[in-house]
Amino acid sequence: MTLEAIKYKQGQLQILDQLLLPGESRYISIAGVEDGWRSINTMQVRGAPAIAIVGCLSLVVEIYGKQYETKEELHAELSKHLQYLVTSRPTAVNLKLAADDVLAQANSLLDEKTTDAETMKKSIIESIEQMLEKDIKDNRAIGDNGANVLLKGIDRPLKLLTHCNTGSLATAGYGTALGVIRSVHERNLLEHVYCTETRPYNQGARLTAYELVHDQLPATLVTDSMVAALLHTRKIDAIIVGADRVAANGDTANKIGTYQIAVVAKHHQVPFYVAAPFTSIDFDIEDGSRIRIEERPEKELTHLGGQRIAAPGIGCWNPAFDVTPAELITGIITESGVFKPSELAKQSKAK
Ligand SMILES: CSC[C@@H](O)[C@@H](O)C(=O)COP(=O)(O)O
Repeated sequence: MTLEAIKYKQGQLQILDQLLLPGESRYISIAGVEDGWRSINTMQVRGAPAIAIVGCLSLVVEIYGKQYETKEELHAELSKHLQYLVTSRPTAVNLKLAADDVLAQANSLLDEKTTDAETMKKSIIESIEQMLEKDIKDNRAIGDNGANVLLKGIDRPLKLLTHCNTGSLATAGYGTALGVIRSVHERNLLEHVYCTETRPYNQGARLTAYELVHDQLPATLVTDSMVAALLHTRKIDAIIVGADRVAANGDTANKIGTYQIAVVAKHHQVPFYVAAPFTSIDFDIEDGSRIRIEERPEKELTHLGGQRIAAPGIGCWNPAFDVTPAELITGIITESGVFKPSELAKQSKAK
């Protein structure tokens, strides 16, 4: 059985409620953009590529059964819904870039004399539906490219470390950083993978651990505070994480804690890779200082499973992401190849 976070067929969308995992596997229906926005904002679905896909598919659900008299009417509705959807979570760039693409397509269809409203609607729906397949294809390519670079010149199984959840639950399937780990395992060259708990939201303990157990990969869970000790004592070959937004210079926003892992990796001379599709790269921003970091409710820190664990009265700071400077990143593994951060900007022109 493959793990499927997003189920879509002909205008019907269901997502696996990730707030309930690993205790319960329950799918919920997304009836339109309101549901799409809420499921992203409350993190029933999370992970940069999955957020983009669910956001856009919720737009498909919204317009699927409706009839539009004019292309202008459809265009106005698309534009209103897209503007709303991109406010659901600010840091990951994938939904914003996907919304820009949908709007660009709508703009050009609006200008085409021969296209009517129904044909315009069908074209938009078809393009969005293709996102699911494309994401899986990109993840497979990232997996292959990543396995090739990690295994270059090494003829023994690898010990790897990852952070947060970047697998089937965070994407349309297979995963980015976890896709690389899956790909190494498929080549029978994974000795062991360590995943961090990923406080405070525990995507590692709840979701990555769930995927690793599901796929029967040799794996061990560690707390975030164990990373330095792990690198010091267990000879980790490489660290691979995902990305929510990569700036043109390679600075990378990813789950909080990524930056400190990169610092520790440098101290221990362990290669530190980011695995991300081009849909996570924001060539419009020069560096990471311009990335808006989402701050989430205090309750994610003070409570666990509805139970208060922090002393009442204490103040909290809860940024959901941090930015790892490009100089700490060995390479960025994409569907088109592996690039040094300094080589990334050139790829913008190649795309
Ligand atoms: C392929 S997922 C890449 C990133 O989105 C992932 O590493 C991450 O930081 C997810 O954060 P989340 O807050 O769970 O949406």
